Amino acid sequence: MDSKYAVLGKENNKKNSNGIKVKRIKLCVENPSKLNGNHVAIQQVADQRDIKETFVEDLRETRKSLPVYAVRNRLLEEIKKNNTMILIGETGSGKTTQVPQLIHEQRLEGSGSIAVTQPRRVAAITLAMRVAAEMNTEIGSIVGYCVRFEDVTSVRTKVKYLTDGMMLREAVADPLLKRYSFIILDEAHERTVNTDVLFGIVKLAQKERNEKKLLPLKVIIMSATMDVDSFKNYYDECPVIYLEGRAHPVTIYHTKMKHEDYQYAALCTIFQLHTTSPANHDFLVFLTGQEEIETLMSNIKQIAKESSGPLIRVCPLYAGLPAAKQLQVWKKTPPGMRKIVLATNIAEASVTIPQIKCVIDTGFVKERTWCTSTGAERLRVGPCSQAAAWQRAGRAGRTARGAAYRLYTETDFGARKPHNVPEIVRCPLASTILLLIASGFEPLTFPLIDPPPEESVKASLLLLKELGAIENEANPKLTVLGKKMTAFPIDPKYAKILLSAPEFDCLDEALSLVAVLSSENVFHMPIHKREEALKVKQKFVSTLGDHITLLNVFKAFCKAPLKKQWCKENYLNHKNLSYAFDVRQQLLAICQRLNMTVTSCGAALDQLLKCLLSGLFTNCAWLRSVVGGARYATGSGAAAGLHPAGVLHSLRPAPPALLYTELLHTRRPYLVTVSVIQPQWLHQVAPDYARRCRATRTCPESIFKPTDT
Ligand SMILES: Nc1ncnc2c1ncn2[C@@H]1O[C@H](COP(=O)(O)OP(=O)(O)OP(=O)(O)O)[C@@H](O)[C@H]1O
Repeated sequence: MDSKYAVLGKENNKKNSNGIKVKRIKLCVENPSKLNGNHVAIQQVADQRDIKETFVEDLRETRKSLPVYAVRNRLLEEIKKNNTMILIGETGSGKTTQVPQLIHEQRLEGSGSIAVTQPRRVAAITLAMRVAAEMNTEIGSIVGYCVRFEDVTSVRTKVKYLTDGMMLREAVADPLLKRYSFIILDEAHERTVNTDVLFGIVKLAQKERNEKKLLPLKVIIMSATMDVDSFKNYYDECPVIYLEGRAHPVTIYHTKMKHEDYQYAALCTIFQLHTTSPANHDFLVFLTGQEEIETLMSNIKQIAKESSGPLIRVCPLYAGLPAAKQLQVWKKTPPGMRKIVLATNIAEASVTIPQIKCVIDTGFVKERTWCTSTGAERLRVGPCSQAAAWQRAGRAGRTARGAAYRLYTETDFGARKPHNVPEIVRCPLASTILLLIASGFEPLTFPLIDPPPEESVKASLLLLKELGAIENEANPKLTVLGKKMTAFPIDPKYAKILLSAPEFDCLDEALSLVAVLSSENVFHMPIHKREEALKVKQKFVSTLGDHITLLNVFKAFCKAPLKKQWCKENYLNHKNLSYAFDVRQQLLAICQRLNMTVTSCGAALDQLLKCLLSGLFTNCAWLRSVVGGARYATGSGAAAGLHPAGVLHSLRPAPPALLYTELLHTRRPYLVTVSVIQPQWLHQVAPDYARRCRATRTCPESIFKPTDT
């Protein structure tokens, strides 16, 4: 460890005490109407008895055993002394749960409050619940959380866990973030676009608040695995505090040989460990997405029927899962039963799932990337960074010693990139740039740790202009439409769809569709009942494509009296449809606040597709060849086929023009969630973009021919 940095604390391998059970406390909200948040979410929290009921004395003992606790006085001195500092400590050492409490116990926040940002909602929610339990208070009072579509805080809240996205939205309303006296930017190593932008916003806010002699703002940047030098440099050589020691050791194992199929390797490892590990050892397996999780889940359930060892409960954990379902992972399993959590990287940082003793790391992650020259967005499955692998391993040593089984060789680990590539250099920036402009910042000169490629900023500005959100890309100003777009916590392309919908008389349908598209896959295709599931799906299928098919599903779901049963019979995912239902309510409330009239286009579904195109005009694809299956070229020049799960995959003849929601790169590039459009619509609904395509020859001339509609 570099000796030029301050080092606090000593190695601490002391076990957490099991303590004596003294007093049972409840964390449910007594009077939700006092809170300024969403009551549905509060109810979901109150339902999680396993999380909210715990033992005060146990918690006190656990706190005392954490490395942060041992050095709390010196740490507080550093916090008082420095306006900005970087805090590095091992995973599980107590940074996220303890630092805000230490600050609050000393009332260092004064009249302001303490914000702790998290890249992921599940972390923000569970951390807030844990800290509320440790402080013996109700969630939503002194300790609260705020994530997209759920605000569980009140005027009394002093310690607020929130996603970086929500913090960014707060910065639109108040760029100086005046309500906070402490902002803790946690999991800095993740380098999400939102956190990267927040680094700049808090830096500027701190400076301006100083100059204007307002309430001072203290900033703490935290992580276990970050690239310290670039942060230190960015924050004007601020002090870096290293916390030594970890709560519990984690033994790392690598495979001796390379595996071709990581899902199969995961399945074998799970059952090897299952037959040899004690029943109270739960497993956490890292996979790349919902489909993989569901496939492995059904395989585990099948094999478990014939396997020896304790009973198994399998719990999925991925971003699209409704909050209440995500929290099921924290539910205690009865004695003699093993919990196996199958998660994406949303469980990689910050979260503690108490009984997890074994982490099985496939070493892969699904990442969104963006080709700046072509504007094509892609989802790509690739190896995770070393920092991510350390974080994953760190989930095993939280409440006792643990082990991490990496399904890749040590040589493979050594060859991986040490840190995550910042999202800002590989992702679309339109959403972020829109929020920056709305907060009064100049996107081209905004101070970022790693500035994105200039062409990426310019491409995003151009997209915002073509969406009608800004005027004058060189000196961007928000339009009235752009201002309205910022009211929606969704991508500007989808906000544009909703805002255009009254013009096409289809806000009713557009709300449903945007809500379903915000959710994960609604179709459930169990491997052993695939044929039957596909047959049932036919009753919803529209030859216009996947979007209308999804709309048919959602409409039928809304009408079904016994929703769970109905979903089961129709091979649909009840969780994802319920999530879409909630999202629709929230989006509808925003539309009502903006005085938008909700009308339906009825059977005139062309209107709805045109409306979709008004936001997703960059997602057109043109038929190029039909030899060996239809091949399309996207407006950005990428070649792709139709995803086999889509309803247009086997449609003959192949439609000449399509609108797609996603370009997915797995083994081959695929267009996902696709609808048939008439080529001329593009020119009608997005004339500027169509002209640009004509100039760059990335669309057929047929789009400029007169239409019959
Ligand atoms: N929900 C929970 N249930 C049980 N124990 C918990 C819970 N949350 C936190 N803990 C305990 O508190 C410890 C510290 O957690 P905390 O999140 O503060 O660590 P951290 O240093 O921020 O870790 P990371 O870098 O992984 O985010 C954990 O190791 C665990 O012992």
